Amino acid sequence: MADPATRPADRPAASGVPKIRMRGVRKAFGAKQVLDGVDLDIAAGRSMVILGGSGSGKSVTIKCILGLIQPDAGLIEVDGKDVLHMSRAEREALGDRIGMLFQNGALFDSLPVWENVCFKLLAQNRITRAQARDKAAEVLAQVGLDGSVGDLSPAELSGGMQKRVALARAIAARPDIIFFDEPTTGLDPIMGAVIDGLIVDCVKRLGATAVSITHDMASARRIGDDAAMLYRGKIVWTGPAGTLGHSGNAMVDQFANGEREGPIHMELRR
Ligand SMILES: Nc1ncnc2c1ncn2[C@@H]1O[C@H](COP(=O)(O)OP(=O)(O)OP(=O)(O)O)[C@@H](O)[C@H]1O
Repeated sequence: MADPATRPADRPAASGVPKIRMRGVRKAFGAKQVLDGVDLDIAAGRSMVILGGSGSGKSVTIKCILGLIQPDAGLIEVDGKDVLHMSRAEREALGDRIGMLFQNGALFDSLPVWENVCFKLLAQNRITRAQARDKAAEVLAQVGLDGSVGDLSPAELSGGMQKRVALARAIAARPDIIFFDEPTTGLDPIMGAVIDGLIVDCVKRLGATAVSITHDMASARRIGDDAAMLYRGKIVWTGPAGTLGHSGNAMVDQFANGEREGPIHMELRR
């Protein structure tokens, strides 16, 4: 059961053109067909969690949307625009609207926290260094950290604090799409719940569309409005994240409940 304090029950319902639309997306590496016709709609202002076993292609899916991997075939649209055939300038403009929280935080140890938080804004000369210090303090406060943390090195922070800083960096440029790759990996369950709560708050405050990958089902239920399951290169189920474990889809429920027996196990045994 999701924590009512963090459950995004008041997120807008799906309507109109999807924020992200994938149709027939295929990607192979050598003989390995990782994505085999991915169809997925992610509605504007909603939070979508993508589930799937290790190596099922969740990261590849996200990298295709981000433009880091070029699919072999298929269509990917953001706000109805074909992102696979954009000019470089259009692609960069789209990148400016996207935030990303990487699996291991991916903070730069050589830079103090405040520079990490405002890295993108500084790199694009959208802000002066003096402004960046104030901006970092403002964004750090949104993730529950004191402004003085800005002067520390990431190496001086605990794992939970690093995740908060990584979240601050993901939201600093006020993106309208944010990707979260395993946001609670490596955290204790309470800190995981705290980070999930911050993610929900930050995404809601920005009115952003969120796309997350997680293996943590409690986290998936807390941060997701919707969930999709990737299996054998295709999206085999989409539905409310709150129904994970009792969705009525045998594969999804087996996965969400971590059961050894079920359709996924039987296929792996073949
Ligand atoms: N650049 C690449 N070159 C070759 N193979 C790749 C590349 N990127 C991903 N793959 C392969 O694609 C498959 C899917 O990888 P991906 O990282 O998307 O899995 P995942 O579902 O995110 O897994 P996990 O949950 O373990 O992180 C794997 O077999 C992986 O080895």
